Amino acid sequence: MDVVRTHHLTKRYGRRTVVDDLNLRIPAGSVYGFLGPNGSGKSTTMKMLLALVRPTEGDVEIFGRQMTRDTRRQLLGGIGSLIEAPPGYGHLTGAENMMIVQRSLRLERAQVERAVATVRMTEQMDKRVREYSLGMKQRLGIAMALAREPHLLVLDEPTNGLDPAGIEEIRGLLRYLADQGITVMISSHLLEEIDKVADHLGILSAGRVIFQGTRDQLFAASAPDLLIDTSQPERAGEVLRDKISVQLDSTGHAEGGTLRLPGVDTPTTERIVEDLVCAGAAVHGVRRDEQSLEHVFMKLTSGGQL
Ligand SMILES: Nc1ncnc2c1ncn2[C@@H]1O[C@H](COP(=O)(O)OP(=O)(O)OP(=O)(O)O)[C@@H](O)[C@H]1O
Repeated sequence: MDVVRTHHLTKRYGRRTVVDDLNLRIPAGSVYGFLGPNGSGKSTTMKMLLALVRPTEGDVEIFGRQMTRDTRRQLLGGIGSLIEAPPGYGHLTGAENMMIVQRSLRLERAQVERAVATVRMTEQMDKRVREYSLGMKQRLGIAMALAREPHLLVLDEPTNGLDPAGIEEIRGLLRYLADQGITVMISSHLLEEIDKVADHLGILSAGRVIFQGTRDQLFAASAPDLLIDTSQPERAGEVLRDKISVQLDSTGHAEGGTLRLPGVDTPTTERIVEDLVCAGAAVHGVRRDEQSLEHVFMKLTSGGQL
């Protein structure tokens, strides 16, 4: 079952379309990494899921029910969120901030205490929030989102500005929450920050989803560069130049060189090798380049296609 589904979700500001025809699918129990460069429309999408921004077109379905004026209150009751800057009044202590959350949502004290313990902030509750580090502020914000014991947690760039240790701490927390059965949607403009924790990915570029699926599917869909080792790289380059974009890899051998060919599928690989051999350019190696997910992401969001 999907916890979140959107249907043709679109937001326009004036003539500008900032979210364009989005069909998101967030499976129950997943950690869904919502990725895209700055300005690609992640926050706007999340705000539409939380009914903070009204869609221009399309609709949002949460827990299998359409978000309408009548269902909104109930559906939002099952969602915890952290959007933009960490919340909380700086001049109040962590405990006082949590008390405000407890009262405004009419929660039990035990619920608030559990949320604070989950983010490992119990010892910091007597400090004023303005004395917290950024990581502590983020954790307090997550505790606020968790206090209502949501089924879905929506976190907009919770790792923004954190040092590597702080990022790892948030990752560990998300893994723990996912193990408890909470579905987590987390946005970031840096793949490496959420790659290790997200099992599903949605990649946004200029308001459109350019990939949605599992991490493995992302790799499978994006063919790694083909590397061809040949003892006559110039000759091989000439043979292929008209047919395909070729570059001579910097890792050329003394006795020859390596050609790098992007976006080549298996049948084309077979044809290329045949062409080279027929043209007298000996081939002594054909391989695929190992690529990192970061590389795939950069390729996709800089206009590359799947
Ligand atoms: N209220 C608004 N009025 C007009 N334009 C807006 C408004 N809110 C957002 N935008 C524009 O919509 C685009 C998408 O913004 P959004 O904040 O959703 O992107 P984002 O992917 O979350 O980026 P970032 O990581 O920088 O927050 C941006 O170009 C932004 O300037």
